[in-house]
Amino acid sequence: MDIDVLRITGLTRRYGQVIANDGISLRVRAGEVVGLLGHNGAGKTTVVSQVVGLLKPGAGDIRVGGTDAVQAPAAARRHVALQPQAQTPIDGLTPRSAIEIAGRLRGLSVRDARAAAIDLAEELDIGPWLDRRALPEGSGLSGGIRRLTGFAMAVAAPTPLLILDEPTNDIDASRRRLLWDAVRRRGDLGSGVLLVTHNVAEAERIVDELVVLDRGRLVADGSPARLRGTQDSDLRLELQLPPDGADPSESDPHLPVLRRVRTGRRILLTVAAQDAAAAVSWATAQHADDRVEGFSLAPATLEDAYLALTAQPEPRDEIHLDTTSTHRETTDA
Ligand SMILES: Nc1ncnc2c1ncn2[C@@H]1O[C@H](COP(=O)(O)OP(=O)(O)OP(=O)(O)O)[C@@H](O)[C@H]1O
Repeated sequence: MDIDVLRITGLTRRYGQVIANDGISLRVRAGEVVGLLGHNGAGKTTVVSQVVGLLKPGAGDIRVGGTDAVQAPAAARRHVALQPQAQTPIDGLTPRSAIEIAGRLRGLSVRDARAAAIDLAEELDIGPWLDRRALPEGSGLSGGIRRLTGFAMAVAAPTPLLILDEPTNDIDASRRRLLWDAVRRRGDLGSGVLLVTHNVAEAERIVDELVVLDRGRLVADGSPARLRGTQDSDLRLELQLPPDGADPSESDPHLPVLRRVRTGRRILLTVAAQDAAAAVSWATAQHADDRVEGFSLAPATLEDAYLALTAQPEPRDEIHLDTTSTHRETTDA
């Protein structure tokens, strides 16, 4: 399918002196899951708020299923379901009643809304809590069950565009896996999904496209494979430095590094598969000389590329980026 359910062009929004969105363009097609990534404050929620008509853009165009969402936000909203970043308020309700109400508000019959609540409880493994009441101040239901209920409310009835803002917050690892599968399934069933997340490693499994924002600007977009910017066989050599340790790979010409990212005492080096043995013996020597506290070698991931793309020397001066290639040009991510 190649139908745009969301098309954003040149979106710009300021808060006083802060440019929260600076000329952002992106599209979500029917059947596609698009991940929107970026550090805290990158501008993700500002994009979402404008798509659903909670904020007016300073400049730019937003079309939801062909409807101009800036001129006609109420009409555009009929095509969208949103799970907001904040917990959906369900105090006084059970997950079952909250999901049924959401389904009814989206036009389902009583019978279909009831069936949707049962199906979603099974899909997300929240059956044991389905009839437990959410009470004020977070009691009655855990944060994770509330978050899953919020997701179930958003998807109770299918919509052309589904927007999920950090849907996995508070959720334990096993249910997070169920949730990622449920998100992917919504795409496979024909919705376009815009997925805001910090969880690059887990999102990589289910997204078709990624858009990376950094300080209000779009810094990269494309498929996970394209953004990874490395070959499938490339490896990540991760070094753990001692406190105040210098990165020993920076000054060593014998280690062929394709990409280097530093986050605090952690150094992520991308190396080619044919250099695996050399990388391990180099790291073993560094360990023996106490220049590194530990190291590991594993397949390169999208997270390495994402950290490189969004490295922020100021004010997060603990992150340093060096993409110098010593023996092979890397694709620009
Ligand atoms: N209501 C507001 N008033 C002033 N500045 C704001 C407001 N909302 C957001 N900002 C600023 O706009 C920028 C983008 O914020 P936004 O919430 O869109 O980022 P985000 O990528 O969603 O961050 P997070 O991952 O932390 O939710 C930040 O610098 C933020 O401080």
